[in-house]
Amino acid sequence: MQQALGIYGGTFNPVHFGHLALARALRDRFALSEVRLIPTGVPPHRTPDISAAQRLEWLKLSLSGEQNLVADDREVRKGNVSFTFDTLTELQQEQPHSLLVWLIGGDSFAHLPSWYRWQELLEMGHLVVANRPGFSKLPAEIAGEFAKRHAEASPQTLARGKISVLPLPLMPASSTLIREKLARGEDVSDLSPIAAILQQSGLYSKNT
Ligand SMILES: Nc1ncnc2c1ncn2[C@@H]1O[C@H](COP(=O)(O)OP(=O)(O)OP(=O)(O)O)[C@@H](O)[C@H]1O
Ligand SMILES: O=C(O)c1ccc[n+]([C@@H]2O[C@H](COP(=O)([O-])O)[C@@H](O)[C@H]2O)c1
Repeated sequence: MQQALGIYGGTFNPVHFGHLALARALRDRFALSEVRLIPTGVPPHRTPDISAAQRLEWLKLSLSGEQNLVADDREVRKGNVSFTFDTLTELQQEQPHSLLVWLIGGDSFAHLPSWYRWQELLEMGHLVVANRPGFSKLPAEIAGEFAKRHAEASPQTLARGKISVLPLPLMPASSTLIREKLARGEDVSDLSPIAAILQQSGLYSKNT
């Protein structure tokens, strides 16, 4: 079987149980020996008010004890806008014999046409999409790509240019929900592995 590397980029502001469940499912469904979780330094489409270094540190803490899920700090170190095209290009150069298996949520997938060099991105590896509200209302150009490229989610179907859906139930966890709850002073221990740290930090409370 071909060597393959799992890639999961996100803002992780902050990391939540949905992120971890997706990374584990990507690893297990495709029998990947490694999944890199890559926090954005400066994300292309938003400006988080929590530093990249802080988001990375929380992600690392959340991954301790996880098998083969590794935090990758390349975008944080860059300090400028991180395009997925550049990150995948770099990883492919580092691992020329690996197939890149990259994961995004259904909401990101629906917005893919706004991404830098998005059509080329689809040719750079095997894209895996996690169901999320938004996935059911794909714009025509994305629905067309999906129909053309769709493959079952299994180690045997992994191939450059294909798109698979990760067979998981919808997971309501989101960083937005955590930020909103923390701003209201509510408990987030059912949403994030670092709930206590988040609550103690006061970083998302209304007065900061
Ligand atoms: N619960 C989830 N189900 C499916 N995909 C998810 C889920 N949470 C995050 N993702 C996907 O993971 C990637 C990184 O997500 P991100 O770090 O931005 O978290 P988020 O919960 O979407 O944050 P926010 O609420 O601030 O938008 C994105 O492609 C997003 O679509
Ligand atoms: O490359 C792009 O143009 C691009 C545009 C939007 C988002 N992304 C990447 O998609 C991932 C999820 O982004 P976000 O904003 O939903 O956390 C993260 O790794 C971003 O760098 C990438």
